[in-house]
Amino acid sequence: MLSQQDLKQQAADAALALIEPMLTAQAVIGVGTGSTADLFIDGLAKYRGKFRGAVASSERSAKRLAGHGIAVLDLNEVETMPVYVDGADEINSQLHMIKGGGGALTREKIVASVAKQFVCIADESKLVDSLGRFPLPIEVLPIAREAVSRVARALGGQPVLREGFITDNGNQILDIHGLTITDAPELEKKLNNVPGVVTNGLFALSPADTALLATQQGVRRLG
Ligand SMILES: O=C[C@H](O)[C@H](O)[C@H](O)COP(=O)(O)O
Repeated sequence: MLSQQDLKQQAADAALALIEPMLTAQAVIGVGTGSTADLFIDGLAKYRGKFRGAVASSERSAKRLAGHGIAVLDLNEVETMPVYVDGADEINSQLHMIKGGGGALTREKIVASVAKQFVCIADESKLVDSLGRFPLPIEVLPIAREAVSRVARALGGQPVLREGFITDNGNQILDIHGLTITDAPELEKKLNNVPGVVTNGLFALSPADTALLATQQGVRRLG
């Protein structure tokens, strides 16, 4: 029986095999955040020198990449990336995701938007029939915390401030519990329109292109 850690490793390895042909001297790889992305970063280290560098979606991942001697580029220096690789907190069969459990959702959405494709790596426990059991993270400007909380309540959710946590962008996170998400793209759009919301953790308007989900029977590919 493989442990969850083994499964995460398998998903990370599968992503490395998938992106290996994309590693050219000019290629910049978009790199996500979290325990699964960490394993991907560690594996990427063996290709150091075979590609230009990486754009990180968090200070944490930037540090880990630099620790392996991989060049970390500012997104403003990069026009395009063949791929962005990241984990997820939940993913459904349409490859809509909830992300932001680690609080990195804003930079993740930005870096992913510049990449040609999003490859999601996760163990199979992240695959769900319907999104929302994992509380939906929303990054908010501190001044808007209560205003956004009221909107979340009106949508049927229970907002909980992530105590003692400040994002890389200097903002706060509300975790919205108890949402029934029937139309993820619509909810993502609605939340994007609430003043004071920096980013919500739904990745449904631009879902993953491919999911590599590690199971006890091997890696399952969706998309
Ligand atoms: O902000 C964090 C990210 O969205 C992560 O991708 C997500 O939380 C999954 O992390 P992990 O691979 O540690 O489960």
